[in-house]
Amino acid sequence: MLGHIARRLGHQMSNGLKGMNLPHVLTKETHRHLQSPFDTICPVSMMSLWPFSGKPQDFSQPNSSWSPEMVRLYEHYNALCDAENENGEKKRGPWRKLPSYDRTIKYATGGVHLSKLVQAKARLFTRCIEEEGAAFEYVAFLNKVEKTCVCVFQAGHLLEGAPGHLHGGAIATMIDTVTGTLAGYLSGPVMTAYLNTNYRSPVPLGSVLLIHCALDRIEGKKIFVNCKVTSSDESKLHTEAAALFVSINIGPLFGTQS
Ligand SMILES: CCCCCCCCCC(=O)SCCNC(=O)CCNC(=O)[C@H](O)C(C)(C)COP(=O)(O)OP(=O)(O)OC[C@H]1O[C@@H](n2cnc3c(N)ncnc32)[C@H](O)[C@@H]1OP(=O)(O)O
Repeated sequence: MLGHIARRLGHQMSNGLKGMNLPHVLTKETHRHLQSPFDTICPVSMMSLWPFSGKPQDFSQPNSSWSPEMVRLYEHYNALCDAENENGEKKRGPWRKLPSYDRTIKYATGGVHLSKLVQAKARLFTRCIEEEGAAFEYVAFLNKVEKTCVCVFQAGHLLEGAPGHLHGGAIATMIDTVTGTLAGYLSGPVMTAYLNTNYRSPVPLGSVLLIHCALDRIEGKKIFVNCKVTSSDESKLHTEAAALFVSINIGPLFGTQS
């Protein structure tokens, strides 16, 4: 049954989601929940498909490991998600909090390369360490009007590189994740073609950082995104990056098309 759903999703995704009858594979609740960040640019909602009957855990909710600064910034951006109209009524603002799951598409097979065991155990890299606060604690917000994304990131103690400081690979991972999320939101399924990273100043372990990403331009299949990583008060620049994402046919991720 699951294989059937995977094959069907893979086939339909590779042909685009237009006309796809999702209710067969998504419960109403899950569908509503997952659609929310993307509902104005519909085809991109394929990035959030979760063909499960249960509601997945959103790992970008506050937990007890979050520092007061992390919580403050979360609340700041969360407040921007609501706006008031001229009558003082609440309406949606330009910002959306993006949910974050430990697997984007549960039944992606990785084509012929992924064994059933790996397939079952696969997890999103940034959500694979279960201890709260030990590694990547983050929450991302998307501004659909400005085509920007900001992520509040708290770097845990398992991410050490130089003694007492955050590993450059962990920084690049977060930049890839946030720029990729923005590119995916704007263009549907993408893969990173390049990620040019310039480390300007070291990040003390445990810091809370802001990762600001913005769309540069889209040229056909190519989505160019720039990124700055700063201290939480934005006074210090830690890292700059430029990334290219290329739109992909998602079929091979399901093993349905080469
Ligand atoms: C919700 C959770 C969200 C989490 C987000 C996480 C994001 C993480 C994303 C990743 O980390 S993906 C993993 C790392 N990336 C890879 O493994 C990608 C490996 N490379 C590939 O699969 C292909 O090379 C790639 C898809 C990037 C491009 O192959 P294609 O065959 O689709 O592209 P093609 O060769 O047709 O080129 C399309 C355009 O892109 C250009 N291009 C491709 N690769 C390039 C490159 N590396 N540098 C510069 N330009 C490049 C290419 O020149 C061309 O430009 P033009 O259209 O102007 O002719």
